Amino acid sequence: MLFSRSTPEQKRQSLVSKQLAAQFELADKHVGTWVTVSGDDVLITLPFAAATVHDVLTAHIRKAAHEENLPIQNIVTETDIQASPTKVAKVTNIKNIIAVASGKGGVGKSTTSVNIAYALMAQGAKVGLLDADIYGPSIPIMLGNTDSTPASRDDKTIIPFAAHGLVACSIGYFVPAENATVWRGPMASKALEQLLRETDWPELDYLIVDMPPGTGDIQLTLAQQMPVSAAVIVTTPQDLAVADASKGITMFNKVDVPVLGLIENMSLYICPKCGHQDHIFDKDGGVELAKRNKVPLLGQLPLNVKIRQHTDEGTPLLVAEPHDPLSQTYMTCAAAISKQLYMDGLMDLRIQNI
Ligand SMILES: Nc1ncnc2c1ncn2[C@@H]1O[C@H](COP(=O)(O)OP(=O)(O)OP(=O)(O)O)[C@@H](O)[C@H]1O
Repeated sequence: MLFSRSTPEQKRQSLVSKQLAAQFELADKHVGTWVTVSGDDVLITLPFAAATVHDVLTAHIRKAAHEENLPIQNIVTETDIQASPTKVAKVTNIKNIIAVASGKGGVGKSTTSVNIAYALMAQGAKVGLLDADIYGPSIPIMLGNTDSTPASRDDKTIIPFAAHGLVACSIGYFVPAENATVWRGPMASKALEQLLRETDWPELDYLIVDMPPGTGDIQLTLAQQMPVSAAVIVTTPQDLAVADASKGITMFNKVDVPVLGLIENMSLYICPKCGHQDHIFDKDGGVELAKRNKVPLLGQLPLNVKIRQHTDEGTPLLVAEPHDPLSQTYMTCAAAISKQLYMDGLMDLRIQNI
């Protein structure tokens, strides 16, 4: 019988893998490939955006290494997000398109798209934002970019505008709002297809697409024609919104776009003066919908004046007050989206290998 003894490098590999598995609630075998040990230095390459836990992770690894008397010098954590496969041809430079949709209008889809885009950036991803809401393109206002006009270097491609470090483009620059309301599916999707493919996007891990509200033919055509990796549904807890959000899930299922999960917006109002809590738009509607459809609840955001104020001023909450607890809620939500997209990819691989 052969006795093999682990080398110190193998021990470090195993120790770091264990900490990663515990941190991200995954099996050791899934995280092993993320770790590269060279002498007593460790490089961790995470396949999803989770910058907020890098320091915690490093501290856990150092503590475990100390307990096992296994010296580790440098611990470097990087983010390397992979492109998930799509049926439709990818857009140059864009690894993953995430559609943010809602059945009902006015539930906070654009506000959520904007804040999630910044939160994903803060979590270490390269992010862009496309305002595809032909009925009410509000992204330029929310990003404080109403005065900018689209420019081109070569008369063929559009230079996206940059807002607080985020690159973005909006259908609002090309479609007068009064015309959009009479557009049919093919017209809207043709304009958006053009905008998507003819914008000179830099290299992006995620392009967040703020979809038009509803589940009609425009939304269906968009979901089918864009190389969407996955969708996130925003709803308020109210019955009406939940019923429409449910239609949104059905729509994405119909066109084989995975639904990463639900975000419940305006879940709760907390009075800043007395702390009294009120469920203005009802309670737990999104939680129940997520359970019924067996999709994750990615986050719950309260109804809070700061969220409205900052987007109205063109400096979204994540930009204006990145350390506010509300911003942290968006950060947790963004990390859940990034991890869920990676997990969906793992599931796909497993299914293909059966
Ligand atoms: N969590 C929140 N707390 C306070 N105000 C919010 C919150 N989320 C969104 N709002 C506000 O609600 C209004 C509607 O939000 P938003 O425009 O994002 O909704 P929408 O679903 O994109 O609308 P539409 O259907 O017109 O596209 C805005 O004034 C926004 O500032």
